[in-house]
Amino acid sequence: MPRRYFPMSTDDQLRFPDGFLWGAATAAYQIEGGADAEGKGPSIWDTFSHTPGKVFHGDNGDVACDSFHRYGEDIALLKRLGVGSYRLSLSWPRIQPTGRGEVNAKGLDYYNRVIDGLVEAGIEPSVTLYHWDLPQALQDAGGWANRDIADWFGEFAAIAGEAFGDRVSRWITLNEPWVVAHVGYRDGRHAPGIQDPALAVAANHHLLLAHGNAVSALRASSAAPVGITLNLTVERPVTPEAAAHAAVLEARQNGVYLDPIFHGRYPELLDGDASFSPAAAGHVRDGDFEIIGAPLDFLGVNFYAPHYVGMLHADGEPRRGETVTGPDTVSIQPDGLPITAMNWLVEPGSIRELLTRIVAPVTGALPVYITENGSSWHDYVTQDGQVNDLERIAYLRGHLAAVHGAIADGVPVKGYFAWSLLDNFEWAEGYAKRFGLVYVDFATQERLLKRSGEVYASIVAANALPK
Ligand SMILES: CO[C@H](O)c1c[n+]2c([nH]1)[C@H](O)[C@@H](O)[C@H](O)[C@H]2CO
Repeated sequence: MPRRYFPMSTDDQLRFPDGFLWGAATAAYQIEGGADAEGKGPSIWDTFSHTPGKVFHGDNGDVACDSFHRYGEDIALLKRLGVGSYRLSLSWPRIQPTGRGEVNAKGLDYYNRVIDGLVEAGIEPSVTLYHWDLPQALQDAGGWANRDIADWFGEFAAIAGEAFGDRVSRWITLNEPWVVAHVGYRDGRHAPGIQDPALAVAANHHLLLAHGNAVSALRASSAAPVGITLNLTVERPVTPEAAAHAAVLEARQNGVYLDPIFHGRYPELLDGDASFSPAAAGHVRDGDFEIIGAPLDFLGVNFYAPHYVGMLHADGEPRRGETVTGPDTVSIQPDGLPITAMNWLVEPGSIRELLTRIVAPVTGALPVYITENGSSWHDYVTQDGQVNDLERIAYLRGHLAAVHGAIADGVPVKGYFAWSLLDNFEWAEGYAKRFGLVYVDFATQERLLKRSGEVYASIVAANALPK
């Protein structure tokens, strides 16, 4: 990887390249509320969150951060952070209540208000077409396990491109298709709550077809750059014996998206494995890889934490800090590494490893954006009205320093979106897990900039990280 030179750092700070894009991210179902407002149809997360036992504490997104009404407050907070871009997502059922055909004009009106507000504030709208809230009517027709969804999603992308393409600065077709397929259809922890590996593998492929159709539809209706956001994993084997298992785990999460998009095939390591490879499961038809491999303008990467993988002891009993993950493997929480409120490891160097070892060899000179990175902690408001989230500040600083290192290694990282602007609905965890730079009191909907938000704003303003 050629070393890139630019005055990377002075004595007291790590400076990011001129024009580096600083942002913050959210997603429709996690912040909007207005679950049935103004013609919006139900999504699978409306259904799932109202199904007893699926979401912690019985929480749901009926109101969330009430951004359907309070988006102006959110834009004001983005201005206070000084970010250049806001990554938001569109609620498909707010725009097409049944996911096909009829368009809800009031749904378009809402996103026009948000996008116009951002443009007026000098903040670039980075728009994710799909961030998990599938119209329930489409799930009733098989959802992502039905190959027809690739056409339904292409139709939705064309509607969005026509409606907003003149003001959107960049498009992301899908957020984390791996989670959609494997958490929604394989282990069932997310909507639609299905536990069927065969449907998960089918969904894996149909999401990619849908992505390819959306790229074409956006190219026809908008001049803005187009990419996809993948949640890529860094698997660290703790013994040589575990290395082969780590490679398979990376193929099952990274390869099943990177390889089709950039190499026109599924991972050879998964050949013959019909429970993870759509090729082995017979889903690939002539012409599919031409659709899937539509050239992109950037790759979005979401990353939070590495995984350590080891071998299960001969007695079959996991040791302290080990969780059984397969017939002979365990995931390990190494001693000495901090863990967040989500029980995720804090190991900043892993994002540099992700970018240099996993991303750059595939994407080469293609621009890369960190479209999500952040951490959850047990935040609280002090008596003097502060949220002194020092752990989040440490996480942020550590990971930005590692991203800076990856750029110095030659990886063309062009921007960073903090997850998240707001505390919000954290899927199956409900409102129990807070990721925001802004604290949300869900009882009053008051927003309060956390200390981490103030620190992020100073980093953005300086385009540099104090050492
Ligand atoms: C395991 O991390 C995943 O990449 C991931 C983490 N996160 C995500 N994906 C989603 O894109 C967000 O909607 C979540 O709110 C956020 C925090 O959980």
